[in-house]
Amino acid sequence: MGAPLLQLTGVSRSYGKRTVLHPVDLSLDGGQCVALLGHNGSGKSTLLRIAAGRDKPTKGKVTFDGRPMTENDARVRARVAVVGDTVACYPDLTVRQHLQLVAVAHGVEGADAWIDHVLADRLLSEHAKSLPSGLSSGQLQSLLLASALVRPRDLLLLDEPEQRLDPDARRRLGDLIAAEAADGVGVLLVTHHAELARAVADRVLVLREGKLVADGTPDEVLSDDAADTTWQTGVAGAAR
Ligand SMILES: Nc1ncnc2c1ncn2[C@@H]1O[C@H](COP(=O)(O)OP(=O)(O)OP(=O)(O)O)[C@@H](O)[C@H]1O
Repeated sequence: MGAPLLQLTGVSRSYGKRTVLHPVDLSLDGGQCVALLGHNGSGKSTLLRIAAGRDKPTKGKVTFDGRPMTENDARVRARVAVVGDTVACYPDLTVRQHLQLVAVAHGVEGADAWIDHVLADRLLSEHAKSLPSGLSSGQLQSLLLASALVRPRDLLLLDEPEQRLDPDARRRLGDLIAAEAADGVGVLLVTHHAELARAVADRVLVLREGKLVADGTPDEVLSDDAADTTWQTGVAGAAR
């Protein structure tokens, strides 16, 4: 067997004397979705940024397809798509132009047809000519997701992609993540939404104050009640 698509080994992160992420091991294969849950400030985004090569762990190592993960590596930039937790757009580019920019930068052939498809998929067709200032917050979030979909990817890192989405859009996000995994893409999903994690994840990890307190299947970590918050206290079956 080859190396996992993404592997974190003994990864921790401290700021000065304060440790915000205690040593974590995580491995993710293509076609697999791992969801990461936890309270505000529990270290989820820190872990995701490190997984993306955007931040360096204080200790431990991260590999992508068996080689060190660094954001500047051309191979990483070509194969790893990241949707962060903040909206970052060019105020003077339309929705379509944003997607064209990403597609051209990644050498996508037949980009216009593919962009039409992604626009329709994310319910943005009507807004193709809109500037970011003319979009709702949910539509802006859809644009961020669309920007990841118009480019090639083997690994998709999502930081609270359900933010600002209504229940219907959230369901379609779940369908999208499931389709990505079915296509062989590895997905690391940081989320506050246990229901979304249950719908799409093969494995669920829970962080509390920077420590991994649960790691198991959705059935092991999450209760049947979608609104249940058992994962927040880490008392479910797979709790550590
Ligand atoms: N640049 C930084 N300097 C110092 N502390 C930081 C820095 N970035 C993050 N932290 C701290 O690290 C901890 C973990 O933050 P992180 O953003 O990973 O949490 P999170 O689980 O993603 O939270 P949320 O659910 O609110 O997005 C927090 O206590 C935060 O204050």
